Amino acid sequence: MEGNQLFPVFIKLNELHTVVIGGGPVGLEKLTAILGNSTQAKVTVIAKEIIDELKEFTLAFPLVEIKQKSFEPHDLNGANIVVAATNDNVLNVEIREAAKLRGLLVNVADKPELCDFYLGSIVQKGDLKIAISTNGKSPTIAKRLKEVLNESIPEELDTTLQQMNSLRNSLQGDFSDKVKKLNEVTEILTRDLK
Ligand SMILES: C[C@@]1(CC(=O)O)C2=NC(=C\c3[nH]c(c(CCC(=O)O)c3CC(=O)O)Cc3[nH]c(c(CC(=O)O)c3CCC(=O)O)/C=C3\N/C(=C\2)[C@@H](CCC(=O)O)[C@]3(C)CC(=O)O)/[C@H]1CCC(=O)O
Ligand SMILES: NC(=O)c1ccc[n+]([C@@H]2O[C@H](COP(=O)([O-])OP(=O)(O)OC[C@H]3O[C@@H](n4cnc5c(N)ncnc54)[C@H](O)[C@@H]3O)[C@@H](O)[C@H]2O)c1
Repeated sequence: MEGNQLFPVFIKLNELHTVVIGGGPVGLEKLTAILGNSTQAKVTVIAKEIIDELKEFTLAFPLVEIKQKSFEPHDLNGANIVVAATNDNVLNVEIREAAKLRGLLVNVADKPELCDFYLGSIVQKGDLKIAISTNGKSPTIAKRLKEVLNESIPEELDTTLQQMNSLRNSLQGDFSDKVKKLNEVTEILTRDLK
């Protein structure tokens, strides 16, 4: 496929049901990414064996349910999003097929060819989130870029966001008047670019 075909979106995992299959270090890594962004995410973890670190990590998240069992396709009934992180490549393909049969989007950790979507590297400053992808070319660069942006974006940007939200809610007039005002007061942010 020519070029980068990925379309970034921001998913309300707190309003959806995510099923994670696999309870090893990679399962824990993906679960950490999910809950690090969406502490209210409703997640079911399914795995034959689950490492202690994963069990301990999930203690802080009451909406996470752990089911220690072999994967069966009906485990995806009622799911909205599927993340597979097993050490069995045949099973990973079966999980993908079970997800497709149910019309679900699936991520198979570290297996780009089996993914409908990739996890991104995420910069977080309060309400601001920036998701980075390298089209699968180098997750390490995504992670490094996250570190650079985390350092260079000031913490105060979140204060600015909150103030802008108050202003946005208080503005009177028609839509184009409001847009004009919001653009005027933020013009300073791009002054150095001109
Ligand atoms: C961003 C991040 C999000 C997250 O996972 O939370 C993420 N990987 C992260 C880290 C990371 N992953 C790997 C390393 C080791 C170094 C290396 O191999 O490069 C490191 C670096 C480290 O850990 O330091 C191994 C690896 N990853 C993939 C493959 C397979 C392949 O490339 O073919 C292999 C080789 C496996 C093997 O050799 O067997 C594939 C994928 N990894 C993705 C996401 C998706 C593409 C994202 C994009 O478009 O850039 C994609 C396609 C699918 C997916 O898994 O969603 C997270 C950064 C978290 C942070 O911000 O700190
Ligand atoms: N650990 C790493 O740093 C790393 C890095 C790159 C790629 N990988 C690959 O990612 C995959 C997962 O890695 P890991 O270290 O988490 O592996 P792991 O072996 O520690 O964990 C695999 C998990 O899958 C579960 N599982 C296997 N078959 C199952 C079944 N039928 N039903 C339910 N659960 C089942 C296991 O119980 C276990 O919880 C592996 O393919 C590995 O090669 C791992």
